[in-house]
Amino acid sequence: MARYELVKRSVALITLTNPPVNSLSSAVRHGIAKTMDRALSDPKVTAVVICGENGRFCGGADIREFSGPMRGPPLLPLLDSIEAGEKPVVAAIEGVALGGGLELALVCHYRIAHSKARLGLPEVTLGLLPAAGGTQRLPRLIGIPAALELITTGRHVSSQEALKLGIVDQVTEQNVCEVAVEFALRAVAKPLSSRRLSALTVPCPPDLDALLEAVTMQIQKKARGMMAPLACVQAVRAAATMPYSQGIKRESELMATLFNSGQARALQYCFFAERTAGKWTLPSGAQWNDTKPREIRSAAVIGLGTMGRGIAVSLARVGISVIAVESDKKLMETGRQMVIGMLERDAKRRGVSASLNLLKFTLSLQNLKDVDLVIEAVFEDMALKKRVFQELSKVCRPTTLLCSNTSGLDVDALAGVTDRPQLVIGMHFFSPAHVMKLLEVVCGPRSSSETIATAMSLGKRMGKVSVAVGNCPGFVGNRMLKPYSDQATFLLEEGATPEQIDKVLEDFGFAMGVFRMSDLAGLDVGWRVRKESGLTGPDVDPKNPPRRRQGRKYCPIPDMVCEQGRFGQKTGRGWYMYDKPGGTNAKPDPLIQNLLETYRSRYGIKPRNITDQEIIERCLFALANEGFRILEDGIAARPEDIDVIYQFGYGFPRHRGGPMFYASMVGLERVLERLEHYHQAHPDVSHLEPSPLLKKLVACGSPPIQKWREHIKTMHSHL
Ligand SMILES: CC(C)(COP(=O)(O)OP(=O)(O)OC[C@H]1O[C@@H](n2cnc3c(N)ncnc32)[C@H](O)[C@@H]1OP(=O)(O)O)[C@@H](O)C(=O)NCCC(=O)NCCSC(=O)/C=C/CCCCCCCCCCCCC(=O)O
Repeated sequence: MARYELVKRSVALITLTNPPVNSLSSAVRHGIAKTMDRALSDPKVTAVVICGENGRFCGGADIREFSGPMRGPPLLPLLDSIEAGEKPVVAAIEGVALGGGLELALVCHYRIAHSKARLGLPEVTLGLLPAAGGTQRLPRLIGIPAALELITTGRHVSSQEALKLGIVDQVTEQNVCEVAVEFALRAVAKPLSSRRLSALTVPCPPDLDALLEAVTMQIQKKARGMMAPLACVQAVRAAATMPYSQGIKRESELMATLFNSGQARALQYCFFAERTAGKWTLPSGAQWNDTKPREIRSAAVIGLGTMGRGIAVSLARVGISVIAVESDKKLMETGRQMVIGMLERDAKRRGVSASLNLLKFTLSLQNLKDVDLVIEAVFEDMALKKRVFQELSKVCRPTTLLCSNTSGLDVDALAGVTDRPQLVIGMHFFSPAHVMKLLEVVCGPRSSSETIATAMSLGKRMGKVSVAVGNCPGFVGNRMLKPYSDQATFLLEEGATPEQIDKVLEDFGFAMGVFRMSDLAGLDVGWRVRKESGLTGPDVDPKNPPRRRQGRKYCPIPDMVCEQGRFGQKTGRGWYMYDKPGGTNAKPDPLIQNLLETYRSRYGIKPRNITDQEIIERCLFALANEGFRILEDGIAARPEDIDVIYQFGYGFPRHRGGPMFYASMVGLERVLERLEHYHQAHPDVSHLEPSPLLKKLVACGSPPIQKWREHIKTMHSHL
């Protein structure tokens, strides 16, 4: 796991060999220990170079090993011994030096990086801290403020930035190993004491306390409820205020607390879930690694509303030429200005030139004859979408893929009006589409494996986390949203307020509570859907009992809010009041309080005190319960897919893993017991009735989440 060669007669070249990222597994640590001993004890060897195989220095500790018993040589003493050695050691950094990989480089006496390399200490994103001396050595090398920023955010830096910061000694465009070997030969006669970072004193800013306080406050605001960034601050404080030997002890203590925390487990689960999500399979056996995607060079976007504009930007900025279509000249001109502005701002932020030459705007679908792929982003209306798809089917060449950015309509119904149902697929972007990382790729029963592969690969190319899902109303994300938001409105009836519910959800870690999120999205959207589905509005039979629809419990409060013209942030009023239309500062509105009181007294509901625990359990267990149904219906292939969708599309706190992981952490038995309890109290709310899969998993002894798939396999799959 570490190869040893003697080069230039006196340099030991140690190559880490653990593909794909040369992580520091126990075998690699063992290999480093053995080869370093050999290099240090061989009198022919005057210097050492450490590099990684396949163009990657090292991706850090092997994260998979964190869930089992620790074996092999511990990293920290191994690294300390490299630094203490009497022969110069040079790190030849190509590809990545991340986490333990950068900590390994920091104990080398010199660091040479390739110009395309990236470096960083991303442990915080895994709920940990750089506990192989990183929190103590980096501040000694680059100072407290810069180290604090890198360690608490986990940000990767380019080799150019690393050179400016002083992390690396040289950046090269040549073969980094060859440059490092030459460098090592020149370093042989030089003293090493000033190159041992642990022996240096930390350049401490005079306003240390104020700096640490400011960073702590920033973290509490941005990384609400997360332990690791705060522990990182404490570890860096130790570097600033203690000698190395004590600082390193503090680093280990803090790591021990984090290491066994639920947050670390959740964040490490998220790391792998994100990578698993791209690996789709179909009942036919076709899968991600045996189906070649088509190459997409040109695309069309139909509709230049908020979604269409974001999609056009996402395509153009990865080099795809885009024809954007609008139905009316004025709308097209507005769309053009917006898209160009967005692309220019995006390019400025990324320090590249805006690819405006890739954009064309048109009023006619006739101009789409030759594009490789079309993404329809018109109003969410099935009749309108069907007309567009019929037209596209006539206009586009027979091989063009036809995609719909629907957020919940039947993709197969759209496929059915075309001459190429196998080339039709849903691409559900999230708003704003050029910012949000999630893409639900909605596979209809007739979508071909090549179509799925192409949509998934296009999503990846646009920088999205793409998840393949089955075709049902609302797909995965929006289907699960209904029970979650229904519970929130039922809780309003029973005595809660929007601000109380939102606070509990935000304290749990959601970026926004359910009511603040609805205000942001616009309340009129859901109102229109409810009217179209006959749940509210003039079509409802007057003899229908007021709080029941279509045989189920129904809460009309959201309709009553809309009837007052309160459509959320955009109208300055919604569940909250805002300073002005479009304002973002949400304040509780006495008129909503009034509306709730009047409503309760009209229906004889005696408001009761609702605990935080009930809010969490009813909203989140109902959410996960629908997730279990989605798994048993085969609409999502794995719990990881659902969790990825909720993290990236709905602001579910990453340090809680996602709704399914959260349910597994609470304990499936407990979730089942609480759902049974609430369903007994609300027998007319079907979302609270525990799903068969949840019951089955509990009956099988609540296996860990990675094993659920074995119990789902036999069920019907749409994927
Ligand atoms: C940028 C990447 C490196 C590469 O990206 P890309 O090219 O896109 O490829 P990916 O698809 O992401 O990855 C390819 C496959 O490789 C797998 N992978 C990647 N990195 C790792 C890794 N570090 N470990 C394991 N596996 C990894 C990935 O899953 C893919 O495989 P698959 O498709 O899923 O099968 C990118 O991959 C990346 O960013 N990687 C992560 C980098 C990172 O975060 N590194 C930091 C790791 S943590 C670390 O280094 C910690 C160091 C300190 C260690 C100190 C140890 C002390 C522990 C003791 C504590 C004891 C307390 C005990 C107390 C008690 O119990 O008493």
